[in-house]
Amino acid sequence: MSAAPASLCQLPPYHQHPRCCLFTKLSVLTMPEYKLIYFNSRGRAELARWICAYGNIPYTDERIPKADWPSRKPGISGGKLPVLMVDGKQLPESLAIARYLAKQAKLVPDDDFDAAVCDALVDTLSEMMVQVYKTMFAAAGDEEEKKKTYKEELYPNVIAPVLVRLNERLSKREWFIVDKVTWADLAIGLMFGGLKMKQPEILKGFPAVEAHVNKILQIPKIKQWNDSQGPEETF
Ligand SMILES: N[C@@H](CCC(=O)N[C@@H](CS)C(=O)NCC(=O)O)C(=O)O
Repeated sequence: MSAAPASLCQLPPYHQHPRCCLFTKLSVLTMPEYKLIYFNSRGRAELARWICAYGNIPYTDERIPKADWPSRKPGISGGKLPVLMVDGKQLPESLAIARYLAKQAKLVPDDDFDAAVCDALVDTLSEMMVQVYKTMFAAAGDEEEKKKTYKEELYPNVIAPVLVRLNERLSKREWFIVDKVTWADLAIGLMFGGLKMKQPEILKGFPAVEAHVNKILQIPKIKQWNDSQGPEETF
């Protein structure tokens, strides 16, 4: 009597299938070689670093010492960092870099509209951070002036309006857009986690954002990355 044909249920799980393993090995071999070039600080490169940490994306994390920058600047596209080298080609602009890596890390939603909502949030957060840096650097040196600017301008006009919208949204859902983490969620954790280190009270009154930031910071690969980081160079 001939043996009954193997049913689909008897096949090994997909990820254990020999052809799937071969596919996984080939896709690692065909992955571009990445080098992220920035200064020795979190700044505009950190979202890309978090995405690589989360997605296990191998890359060289080149940090140019401040003293070497004048001699390196002419060789950098647009003369600004970060730049991502992809098989020797330069990709400038921090958000284009982060979005590109987020696609590799499967941190961009499949649906185009959902993906665009993620872009919109990251743009909003990035614009907010530009204003924060501009205002704080404009008031640099004078600590009293900085405190006044933060309290009277930055917090009420720039930061709080973003927090109000985000808190409303996050109080109704587990993740920012779909039913799993995206690069927009990582951006929330990174930007507000960073601001909270400087202004510990910043998330007071926004419990859903605070819980979200804590959740992102506790993602094992993100926590492991943050714990592994040494001191930054100050500018
Ligand atoms: N829009 C660009 C801005 C890049 C930028 O301003 N980079 C700064 C560091 S955060 C820089 O390279 N400064 C050095 C210089 O301009 O010489 C991006 O988001 O990547």
